[in-house]
Amino acid sequence: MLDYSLFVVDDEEFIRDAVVMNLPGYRVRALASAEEALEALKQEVPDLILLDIGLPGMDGVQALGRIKALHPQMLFIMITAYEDVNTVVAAMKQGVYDYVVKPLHMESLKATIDNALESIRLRKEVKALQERCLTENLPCMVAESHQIQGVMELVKQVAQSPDAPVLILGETGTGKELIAAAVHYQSPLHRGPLVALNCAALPKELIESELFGYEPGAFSGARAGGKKGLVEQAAGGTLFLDEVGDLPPEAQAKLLRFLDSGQYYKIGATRPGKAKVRVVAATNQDLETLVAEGRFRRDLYFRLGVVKVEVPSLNRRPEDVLPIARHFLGEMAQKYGKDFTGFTPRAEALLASRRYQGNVRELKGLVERGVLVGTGPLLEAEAMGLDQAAPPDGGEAGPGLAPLGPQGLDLSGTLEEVERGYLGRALELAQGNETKAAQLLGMNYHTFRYRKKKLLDGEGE
Ligand SMILES: Nc1ncnc2c1ncn2[C@@H]1O[C@H](COP(=O)(O)OP(=O)(O)OP(=O)(O)O)[C@@H](O)[C@H]1O
Repeated sequence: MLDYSLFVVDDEEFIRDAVVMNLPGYRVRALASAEEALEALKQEVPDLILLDIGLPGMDGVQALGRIKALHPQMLFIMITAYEDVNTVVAAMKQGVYDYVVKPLHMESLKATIDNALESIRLRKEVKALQERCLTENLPCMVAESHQIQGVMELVKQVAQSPDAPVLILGETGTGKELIAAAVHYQSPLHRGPLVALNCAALPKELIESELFGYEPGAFSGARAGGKKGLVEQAAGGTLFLDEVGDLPPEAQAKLLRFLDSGQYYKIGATRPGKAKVRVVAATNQDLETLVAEGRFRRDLYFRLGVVKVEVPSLNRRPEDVLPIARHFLGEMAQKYGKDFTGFTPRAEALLASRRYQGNVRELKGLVERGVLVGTGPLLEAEAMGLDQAAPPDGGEAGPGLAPLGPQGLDLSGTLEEVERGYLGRALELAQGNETKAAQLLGMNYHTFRYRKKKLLDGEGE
């Protein structure tokens, strides 16, 4: 339970008393002047300050500047007499949260305070979560929806049996890597290493030596001292194999042997090595299709999938969208040193009603862009590009023929735009299954992934 403290700074005693009496749920400190408030701030920093503008001595606007200089994140609600409205405008420009006009109407003051405290609550929640992640070494997995809570519950249970492999299935960007980290950190092996390999990112010929290592002189070009493989590096911990569907056949056979016996052969070795490693694998491909097509060993599929964790797409758990967006807002604001307290209501409505082909990764990209481009304290839809980018509704596949006038045309940019539309549409039709999406477009899976990474995920060449 989060608790809040606030200062009310007003020279009129009955206003101070009214605020104290009407806000029983909060710790309220009543102060009669700006000077007293500055003194009190040396002992205690509240969440919110209600600050009268017409104070004797140092006035409210001067005090606002002084306090902001010391505590830039502080939220203020200014209290003003009606005729002070011009001064209020000046104060609003200094970034105060809101203002109320005397005589005070307690109901509307309470509503204003509640709104301000809501943004503080979110800030505190994110901070508490981030601190927990740091101290407990937990991956920051925001899990509001019952679907992800169910996934995390399963993860907690299976993490306890470090001999059981875990297979994580889900569309790209749903958080499979985070879940793999959660399996590791909640397991008895959490003090051991967590070693990851993206099987799609390495040329097939290199995967075996990367995973199992090689002996000195195993092949021409081998390092003189040989090489330790990832299996050996992960001993006593967890090996995470991302995009496991891309594992070439020889590596599949060796992995199966390792899972069955705990033994492996380095390339060029005559005697086996031994390592105790928990294997967690993930894929966004349909492994059953790969098995049916003879591209993935059935026995390995069964062995890896002793425990299957299915991560639903973000579109299937809309309750997660805003909590995850707020989590990223806190993270990005800290990363870029910017002061954001939340989203505008319109930005929240647009975020919540949008569909996410790229799942959480796409949402993260939107918020990051917003934080970079926008100015605080509330992040607007425009800064995230939500106005120009019409939400993908699954209908249009891209622009029609762009006009070619005497000024010419950026043909490659236009073609990329069309391709981007088709890639997105195919992914949507295939419900995020990249193997199926590639088939729909008559593309080879690897070409599809390469083009998707470049055009949809913006990951460059
Ligand atoms: N529930 C969540 N809470 C917070 N961050 C999340 C959550 N889910 C995903 N993310 C973040 O979204 C990004 C994409 O997640 P991740 O890399 O785990 O996806 P993935 O399913 O492994 O994707 P791919 O299949 O493309 O490898 C990461 O930055 C991750 O930290």
